[in-house]
Formats: sequence, structure tokens, C-alpha cells
Amino acid sequence: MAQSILSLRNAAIYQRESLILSEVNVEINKGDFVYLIGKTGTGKSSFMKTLYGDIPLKEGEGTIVGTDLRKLKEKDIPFLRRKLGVVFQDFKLLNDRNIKENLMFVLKATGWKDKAKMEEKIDTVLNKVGMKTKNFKYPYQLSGGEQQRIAIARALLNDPELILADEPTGNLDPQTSVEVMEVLQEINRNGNTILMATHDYALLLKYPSKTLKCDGQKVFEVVQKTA
Ligand SMILES: Nc1ncnc2c1ncn2[C@@H]1O[C@H](COP(=O)(O)OP(=O)(O)OP(=O)(O)O)[C@@H](O)[C@H]1O
Repeated sequence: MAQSILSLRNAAIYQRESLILSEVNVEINKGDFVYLIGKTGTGKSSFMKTLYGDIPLKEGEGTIVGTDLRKLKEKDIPFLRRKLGVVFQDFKLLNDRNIKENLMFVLKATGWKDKAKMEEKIDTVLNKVGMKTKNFKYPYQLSGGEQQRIAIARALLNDPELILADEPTGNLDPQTSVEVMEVLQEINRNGNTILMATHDYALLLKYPSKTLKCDGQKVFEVVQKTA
């Protein structure tokens, strides 16, 4: 039977007092690759933020990687984030340290202690995104696409049950977007579950998959037309 990774039932998503999305019913199972699309301002980021605990879920039901979003307390958020890998449009790498140190920083912050295991993990995730040889570089010495690969590697450090990618190709040119997408596809083929917010329709056409759309304060599943 399919294993549920995310389940929202009649959920309502707010930004402070403003209702952004209502009657949200979404199911994501282990191994899925799901797009979240919608025009700017329709609530994609608000949806994502609710999933990683940045916005509280106050209405309806929501379970993500075994965590009840309605019962989520401030102190539970680091634990939830450890089970999620979050990738942002603007990479969010630390510019004052090199790639290896960026990844080491996250491992230390998430409780890793064994130096040899940490080194091994860093090698493994950098290998997955094809960036093993660049671990001594600083973020500003890398192209946008390379920085995003590092951000994906960072998201993989704690073997997340779900990767949330919010416009991961938003700052990249079309060719680089395809390269980053290939990395995400490969990670998905290896069993990772991915939810990706995007407004890059070219990627949707090239890599068709289950698609959710934010529109008129609702989230619908859309059937993609294949060319
Ligand atoms: N911190 C905030 N406080 C109040 N309202 C907000 C806040 N952030 C966003 N909003 C509002 O919530 C609505 C949804 O915004 P959101 O960023 O979720 O949309 P989006 O679909 O991700 O847009 P984009 O594609 O431009 O990133 C917008 O009307 C926006 O003005």
C-alpha cells in the first residue's frame, strides 16, 4: 500500500489573518514527484511554509512525515525540519565559508558528532549532485546552477522523507534549470519524494508529473496535456 508522506484535509492556509487557501485536500505518497503551480501571489510559498512549520496550520487536518501540523509546537520545528529537505529559489548558502564547511555546519547543527561519518556523508551528497570536486569553493565562486546543486546536496544531508523545493529554478536560465531538474529527477528515481513549487511551465512539459494548482484560494489537481 502507498505510504502517505503528506496529507491535508480541509486545511485552510493563512498569512496572519488573511485567508490564502481554503478547503485544501492534498495527498502525497512516498516516491511521488509533485508540482505545485499557480500565478504569482496565489499562495504557493504560503502552502510550502505551512508544510515546514513557518506558518501554523490553524484549520483542518495536516500530517507531514508523521508529524501532526495542528499539534506542532515551536520546539518541534527543528525536529520536523530534520525530516524535510527544503530548497529555496535563492539557495541560502553561507558566503563566509566554503561548500564543505556549509555542509559541515548543517551536520553539526543537526547533532552529528563523528567526524569520519560527517566527511563520508558530505562526499555522498555532493556525489549525488555531481559537485564532489568543488567542495573547497566558496558559494560566490560558483554559478547559480552549481549553487542550487549544493543547496540540494544540503537538503539531502539528513536523508529527508520529503524534499520541499520552492521555485528551485526561479533564478536560473532555461538550460541551467533543466540541469538542476535532472538532478531532482535522479534523486526522485532513487526513491526520494519531492514537492516542487514552480511557475516554469517548460519544465512541466519536459518532465510531466502529478500537478497541483493554486487558483482562486483553492488547490486543484490538474491533468496535464501531453504534447
Ligand atoms: N508575510 C506576509 N504577511 C501577509 N501577507 C502575506 C505575507 N506573505 C505573503 N502574503 C500574501 O499572501 C498571498 C500569497 O503569497 P505567496 O507568497 O504564498 O504566493 P506565491 O504563489 O508563492 O507567489 P510567488 O509566485 O510570487 O512567490 C499574497 O497575496 C501575498 O501578498
